[in-house]
Amino acid sequence: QNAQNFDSLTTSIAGLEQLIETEAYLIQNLENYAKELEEKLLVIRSLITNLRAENDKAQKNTGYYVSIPTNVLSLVRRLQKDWTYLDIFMKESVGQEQTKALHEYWSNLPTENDWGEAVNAISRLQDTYELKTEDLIKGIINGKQYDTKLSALDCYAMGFELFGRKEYISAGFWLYSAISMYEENALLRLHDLSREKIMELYAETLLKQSRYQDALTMMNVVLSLPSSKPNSELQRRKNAVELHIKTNDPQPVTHTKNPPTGYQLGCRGAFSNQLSKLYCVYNTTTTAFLKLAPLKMEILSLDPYLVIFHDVMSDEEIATLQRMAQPVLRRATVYSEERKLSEVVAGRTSKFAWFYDGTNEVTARVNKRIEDMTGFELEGSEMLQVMNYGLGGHYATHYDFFNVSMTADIVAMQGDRKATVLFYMTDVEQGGATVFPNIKTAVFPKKGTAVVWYNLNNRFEGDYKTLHAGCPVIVGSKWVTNKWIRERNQMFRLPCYKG
Ligand SMILES: O=C(O)CCC(=O)C(=O)O
Ligand SMILES: [Fe+2]
Repeated sequence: QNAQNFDSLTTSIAGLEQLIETEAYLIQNLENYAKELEEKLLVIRSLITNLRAENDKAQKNTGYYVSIPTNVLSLVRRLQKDWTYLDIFMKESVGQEQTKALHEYWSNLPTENDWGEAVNAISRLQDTYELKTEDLIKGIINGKQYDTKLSALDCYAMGFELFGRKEYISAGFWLYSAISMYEENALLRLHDLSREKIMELYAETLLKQSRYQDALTMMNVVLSLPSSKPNSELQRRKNAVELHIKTNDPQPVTHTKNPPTGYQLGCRGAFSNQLSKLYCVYNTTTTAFLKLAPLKMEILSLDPYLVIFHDVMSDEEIATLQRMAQPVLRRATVYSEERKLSEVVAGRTSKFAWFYDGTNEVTARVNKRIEDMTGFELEGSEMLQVMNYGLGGHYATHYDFFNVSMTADIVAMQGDRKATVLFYMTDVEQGGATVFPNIKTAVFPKKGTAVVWYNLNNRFEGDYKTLHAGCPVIVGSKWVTNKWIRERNQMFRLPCYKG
């Protein structure tokens, strides 16, 4: 399995605009196909008109018609020659050029895997923020109305996918909505998707939830619909369920919902009021430069040390970093100590690009600013990492430190990750907070702001209070830049602690 080369469309918002262009092209291509079909149809229609006019005339008085020599000549010509050409014309295929163009575009289209990730993302958003299916369908996203809605086909596709994943309760919600929204249209016909078919699948999700009586009701509805075709398979299934109910008297299973985790609460904004805002200060002391240009700093926590800096990345710097990253973004990975490599994981759905400190004037300037903010030496630290989150993009709870033996390859050279600096490059309309569940703290993205925290305690060990996550983005495109500062070169910058 080639997980490393696996790239994905939906794990960054940047780049998705391309799909809209692709779709526009495909629609134009289909329009060209329709035009060709129409042209052919017009020829056939006009032939029919002409042929029928002559034939009608003949039928009025057949005997007389065939007694006239020129009529006969024409009749023989028509039947002997015209229909041969019609045969050729009818067989001539229409739209080969367009099908070829479509196939050429196939490699740009989302894959089955992209679809799966999109479904993951929506499920993740629903779980994290308790978004009801019925609301999403109506365009109500986390309590806010948007100019968007889902179709019966969207709902069916969600339900079908979730059914395949054995997530029967969620699948049921989507399928139920698909049924109630069902209205025949060309697209459903293309998919050969009838209302009965959706109802049957819905009945199956009910069975999987041991809701036998409800399933039975649904099956009866399907069987009694006037449009229903005889369905012996469903009848057989129904009989089996009736027998099961009669012999086992099954009781409905109640599902208790898990209470929200601290992380989920943080993502939903439950921590924001209790932000332990210790104090706000103008930092003029970390480096000499700050005497001239103090930094606006907000201290959120002392243990672990966690602070916010306001206005530490300019719009122009942000635009430059985005411009640099956009063409080289690739699916973000996470380092695995076990396998000694960085790998794509489901818990981190974003794309990133790394830049050397000296890439250009902007990266140099940002690094200089990080030094002013933190007082740390950046020589020997990791490169700047520019990141864009995707559909429902998140970074599940994790620690930034490696906390492995000092001899491990990853820390042997430069030490563990002493501190993390995370710049927010965009405002995010909804979602996307950075949450520290163990200290009940959440930071919501604000363009130009940075959050800094220490991952290691004074004994240079990983501090488990720094557990954190990037919450799923609900609405918006979340861009961040981070810097992981390694500990080795800080020996002259940090005080020495005993013990
Ligand atoms: O994007 C976020 O809010 C968190 C990012 C993060 O934890 C990381 O990059 O290590
Ligand atoms: Fe992190």
